[in-house]
Amino acid sequence: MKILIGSKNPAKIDAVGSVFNNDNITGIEVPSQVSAQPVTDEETRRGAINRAWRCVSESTCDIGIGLEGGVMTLDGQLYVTNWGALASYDGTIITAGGARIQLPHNFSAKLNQGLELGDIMDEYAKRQDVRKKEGAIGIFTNELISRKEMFVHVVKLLKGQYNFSQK
Ligand SMILES: O=c1[nH]c(=O)c2ncn([C@@H]3O[C@H](COP(=O)(O)OP(=O)(O)OP(=O)(O)O)[C@@H](O)[C@H]3O)c2[nH]1
Repeated sequence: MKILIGSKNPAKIDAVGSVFNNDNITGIEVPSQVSAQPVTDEETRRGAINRAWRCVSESTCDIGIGLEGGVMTLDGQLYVTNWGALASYDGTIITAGGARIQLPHNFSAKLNQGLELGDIMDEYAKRQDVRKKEGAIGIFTNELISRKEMFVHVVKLLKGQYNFSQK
């Protein structure tokens, strides 16, 4: 199958590649049509869906995959959240949510100032491009789980549901 991923972020491309390991995979930049920093589950999920549809509508691929990261708040606690969407040329759309882990309370003020989580993470971890490597989930799990591994789980949930829908 020809699969387009709506991102050039290596953490996302490598995650799709390790699940769809017999397929032709390409990453392209597409607009998520949501904020650069989604701040709810609804917005993050919508960004993933928009990316997946854009991949399918812009090319002759069989499947488009959108993976989106964001933040959300529950009972005053800030979390990093993740969503994935798989769109097929036949009109099928499949979604799945990924892990959420809590973020430090002082991140909310930085986000309110307009900073993106990726920039906050680089400053916090004193590293570069955390978003493309271990991710917030890697930093705050002491690198027990990387952003790629977290997205692998999301992509497996998408692939499994897609296979089920094709039976
Ligand atoms: O260091 C991080 N670790 C994470 O676990 C994480 N999850 C989300 N974000 C940030 O939230 C914004 C939208 O996320 P996002 O997925 O739309 O953009 P991205 O820049 O990571 O990829 P892409 O837009 O190139 O595909 C961006 O500022 C991301 O940096 C994270 N940053």
